[in-house]
Amino acid sequence: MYIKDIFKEKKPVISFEIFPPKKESNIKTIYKTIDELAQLNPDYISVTYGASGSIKNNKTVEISSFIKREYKIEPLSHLTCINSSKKEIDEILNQLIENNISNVLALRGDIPNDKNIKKEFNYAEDLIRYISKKKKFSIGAACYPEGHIEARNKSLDLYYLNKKVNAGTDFLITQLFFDNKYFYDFREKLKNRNINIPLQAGIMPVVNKKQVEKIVSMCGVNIPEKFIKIMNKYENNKEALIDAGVTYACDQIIDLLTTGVDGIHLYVMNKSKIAKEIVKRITSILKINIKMEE
Ligand SMILES: NC(=O)C1=CN([C@@H]2O[C@H](COP(=O)(O)OP(=O)(O)OC[C@H]3O[C@@H](n4cnc5c(N)ncnc54)[C@H](O)[C@@H]3O)[C@@H](O)[C@H]2O)C=CC1
Ligand SMILES: Nc1nc(=O)c2c([nH]1)NC[C@@H]1CN(c3ccc(C(=O)N[C@@H](CCC(=O)O)C(=O)O)cc3)CN21
Repeated sequence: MYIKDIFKEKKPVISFEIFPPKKESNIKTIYKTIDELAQLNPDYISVTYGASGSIKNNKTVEISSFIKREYKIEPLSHLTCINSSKKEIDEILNQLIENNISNVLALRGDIPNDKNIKKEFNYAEDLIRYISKKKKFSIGAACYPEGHIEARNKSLDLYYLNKKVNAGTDFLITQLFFDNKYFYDFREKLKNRNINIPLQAGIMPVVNKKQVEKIVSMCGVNIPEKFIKIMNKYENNKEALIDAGVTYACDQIIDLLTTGVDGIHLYVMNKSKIAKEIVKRITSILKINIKMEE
């Protein structure tokens, strides 16, 4: 099923993001993770592409195919283009078609450390236009409530987002954010530009201090003072940090649901226990939202 059609059927759409393990030996653990996530009945599960931009040993198609075959849950396969040739992209798209996978998150991808890029696709927009022509996929794209880390300013970023949407994007997933005010401002701006495709809010439950540093360097998003204080106070207490991270994410989600968000995409990054804890805490709230749409 196309994810764009899931958005027509229900609100909020709930999804999880996972990544293929870096080591071949860890492949079994991802199957266990998927089994645990499947019990939570997500509308789809997204699978990131390669380890830090590498297309070698890529397990995205294999894992996506497993999710569809074994659990009948829609996979959303990420695909990045900055480091790929048209030939390589065609190869992956063909593999996706052969495996009955019809949803792709089309990304430019992080610039690899060695800056050894192929220049056949420079931006996500190029990839989206290319995939769209094939008429086989529902296409998702990333967007940035706080502006993309490389963008000169927010309005230029929005201008490029508009182009990306016009190139054939069916739905948007936001970069993670820790302050809902950025999301609400952004949603208003999209409305003013007549961008009306579904907008799913990306939420990441942060449960350790190292992750915070990683996220700031990778995404450049703002971490509220309140959250930094919690991390500092409980940095040596694993359980307390999990409690705090889950509570913080739930608080954000409840607020988003209250304002009628199209969906919540949880960047759980293979931490199925955390996903379970979040769903457990807000089960009744998620149900109310589904019923209202019936
Ligand atoms: N779930 C995931 O895996 C996610 C990954 N990302 C990462 O975010 C990064 C960016 O990916 P995308 O959003 O797909 O890239 P993009 O190509 O849409 O945008 C990248 C940058 O280029 C600018 N830009 C876009 N189109 C342009 C054009 N035609 N001419 C000039 N500048 C243009 C944008 O303003 C932005 O600063 C990647 O590092 C990606 O891997 C972001 C969100 C989610
Ligand atoms: N610029 C950018 N690149 C991305 O790949 C990306 C985003 N933004 N935003 C949305 C998601 C979030 N992503 C994330 C977020 C956190 C970790 C992380 O904490 N990684 C840890 C632990 C990994 C593990 O458990 O093995 C690390 O140390 O790499 C990884 C990917 C990937 N996505």
